[in-house]
Amino acid sequence: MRETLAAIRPLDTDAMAAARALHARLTKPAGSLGTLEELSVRLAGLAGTCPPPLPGPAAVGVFAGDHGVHAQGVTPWPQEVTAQMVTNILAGGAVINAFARQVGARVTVVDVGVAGPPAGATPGPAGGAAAEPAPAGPIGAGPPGDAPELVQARVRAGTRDMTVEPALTRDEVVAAVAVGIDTADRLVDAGAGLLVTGDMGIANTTPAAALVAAFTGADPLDVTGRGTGIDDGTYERKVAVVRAALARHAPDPADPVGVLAAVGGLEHAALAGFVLAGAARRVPVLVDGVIAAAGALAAAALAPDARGAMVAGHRSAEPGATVALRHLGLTPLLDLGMRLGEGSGAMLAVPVVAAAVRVLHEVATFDSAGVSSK
Ligand SMILES: Cc1cc2ncn([C@H]3O[C@H](COP(=O)(O)O)[C@@H](O)[C@H]3O)c2cc1C
Ligand SMILES: O=C(O)c1cccnc1
Repeated sequence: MRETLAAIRPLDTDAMAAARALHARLTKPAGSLGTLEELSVRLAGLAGTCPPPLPGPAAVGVFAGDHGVHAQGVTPWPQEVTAQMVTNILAGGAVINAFARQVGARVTVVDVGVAGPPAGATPGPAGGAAAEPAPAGPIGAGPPGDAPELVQARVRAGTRDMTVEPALTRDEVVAAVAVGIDTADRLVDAGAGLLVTGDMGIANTTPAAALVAAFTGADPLDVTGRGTGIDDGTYERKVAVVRAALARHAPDPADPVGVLAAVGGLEHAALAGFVLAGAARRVPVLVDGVIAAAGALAAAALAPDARGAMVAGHRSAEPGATVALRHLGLTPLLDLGMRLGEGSGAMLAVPVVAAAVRVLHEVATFDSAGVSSK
């Protein structure tokens, strides 16, 4: 983690200025590509060159973990759905698989903290290809569209209940962050040019809300959402649980590892590492919904310059996502009313990111095309 943090540098302002100047010469009215223009400028700054390279294939890291706070009744779903969905993703049957196939992205599932028997060991409910997890080890360099891979990197079989005690020890947080770093590094080494943040963990919108509140100072009521869909009674209980955990631990936002230990989850910590490694490797990272945004807040607290690598894929319907993205200064690319997680909203933004870069490569200038400028 120390090495990764030390490698994170600010965006290259010369490359950004060059991208702005190039945009002004392209055959389109200035500003007509809206958010895509600033996005392409930031990607030039991240790459340190204009135009930045067209992003290579995308790869999603789906970090899976369970949560002790599940015992507080914050979600209607049984905890074993986490492991069952890991199996489903490995079999290619989850929404993230469909979306990854749509954009030609690789899917890697990382068991960083699932409860129960090793993830992927049980037969899956999904139709289609049988779940044949790749053995742990280097992530393969095959073409995108290969079968999803499983990385066994369980730090602990679920967190402790944050309303009773800290969810994690500091060592467990650091180990989970390292899992995220390692995953991103291996995906980039295997050719990924765009990283996508994914999660699977029943009850994980509760620690996500607590993390967003802790890092932004927002009131729990303003950052707690209905997750998978909960009734009014469960929602009230969920807000009270977030409030109680924050009151018990009084996490200090200046101590991001301490915040993650008090009220975080193993997948949130791993996602922070995933984002940090993307920033260190200067590869853009598409941030998904509230779980990924909570991890991104932790990453930004550890290394403010990591924000340069973050691209908000979409605006999740979870209110905490909007609060987190505002705090990070990120504008979501899509707003489709989605509230799933898995990396699904971010995955849909992959072609948008690629298109933003393609403009800088392929659109003619007023001079070259003989188009009169005003
Ligand atoms: C079948 C199923 C598939 C999912 N895929 C993502 N999530 C999402 O919902 C969960 C968080 O919501 P909550 O905090 O309300 O439990 C996480 O697993 C998240 O990835 C799913 C949830 C379910 C039930
Ligand atoms: O914002 C998300 O990623 C999200 C929302 C609801 C449930 N699971 C994830």
